[in-house]
Amino acid sequence: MSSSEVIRHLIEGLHSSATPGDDLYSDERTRIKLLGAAQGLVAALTRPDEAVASITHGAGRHMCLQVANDLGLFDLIVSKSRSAHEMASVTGADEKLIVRIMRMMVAVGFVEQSGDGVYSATPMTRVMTLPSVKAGVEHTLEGLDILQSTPEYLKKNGYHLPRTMTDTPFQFARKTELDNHKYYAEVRPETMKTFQVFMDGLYGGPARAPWWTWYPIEDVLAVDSDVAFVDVAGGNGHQTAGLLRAYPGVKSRLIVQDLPEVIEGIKVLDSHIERMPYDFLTPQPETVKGARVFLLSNILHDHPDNVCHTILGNIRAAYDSGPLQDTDLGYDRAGDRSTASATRQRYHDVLPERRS
Ligand SMILES: C[S@@+](CC[C@H](N)C(=O)[O-])C[C@H]1O[C@@H](n2cnc3c(N)ncnc32)[C@H](O)[C@@H]1O
Repeated sequence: MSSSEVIRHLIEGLHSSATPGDDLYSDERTRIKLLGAAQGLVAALTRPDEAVASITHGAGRHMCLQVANDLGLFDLIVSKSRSAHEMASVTGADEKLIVRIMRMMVAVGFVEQSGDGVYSATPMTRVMTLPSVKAGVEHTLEGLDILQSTPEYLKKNGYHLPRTMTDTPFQFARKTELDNHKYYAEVRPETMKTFQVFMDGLYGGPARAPWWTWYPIEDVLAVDSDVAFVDVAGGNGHQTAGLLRAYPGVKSRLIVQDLPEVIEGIKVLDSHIERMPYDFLTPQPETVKGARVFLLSNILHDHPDNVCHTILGNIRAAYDSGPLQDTDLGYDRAGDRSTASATRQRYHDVLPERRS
């Protein structure tokens, strides 16, 4: 097929991805199908030089977002449309710098510009004012030196995948022996706080439906037990807080565990939820033994297999007859089967009696 025929075929595919009456944005299945078809069409229409440049210049977009955040430009525009001149006088930045940053923001659709040079808000501008979104932009930019060091790290170690948490591009870049979370907790507590705010909202999500809307947790909570639920490495406890909002009548104990520095940094959490400093590489404390559910949300993907075995092994030694819930299994519903099956395999390796 010629390029033109391929493009025509993709346009037809795009049309047939949506049937009349479909809710094209709110229905997740339809949205993902259309997005895939549209991305295929964009890829076919993109010249090779444009495709490479969009990757190599990507970090520049990220940098502009951070400067816009630091200057509070999204907050300024969300409250009122403004010119670059106005924003320069409010922020003290050079007007030309504001124009350049805003040029990028207009190009990516994060703001709109009218003919008279006035910038106004789009739905993305509003998203950019959310604390978790700002924190996500900042935290991911903070880690760019690790990506930059990765080719050098791999060259030096003969292109082998890391097998431990303490010999990775992170330690190579930051010249530390600590694993990344302990490094942030102990050496850069402010960055750890930003990371936790990021995890509270993950770019303003929901990236996926909250797990308690598709997992039959009410059956578990209905059983009389001392500890109902343990959120292992639960950060600021936003998952447990969401569960409690959905099931406010729960009487049994609900527990959030994380590194001591993270637990101490929790600012707001319902008093029914216990805060427990705990290192998941060590045995689970006696006080959580027999818990009905252990939640691992966004955890196992961070670690090599042997560490996942340790984390899961510590949970296995503590759980009684209750289920072990990893929200990453929810990826099945969003279509990422590879993550789900890799996670399942890890469970099966360490919890063979639960093979289904
Ligand atoms: C990707 S975040 C996930 C947080 C939360 N479960 C969520 O879904 O938002 C990983 C969490 O693991 C915690 N963590 C890392 N190493 C840990 C350890 N050795 N023991 C306990 N928690 C740890 C981090 O502090 C962080 O809160």
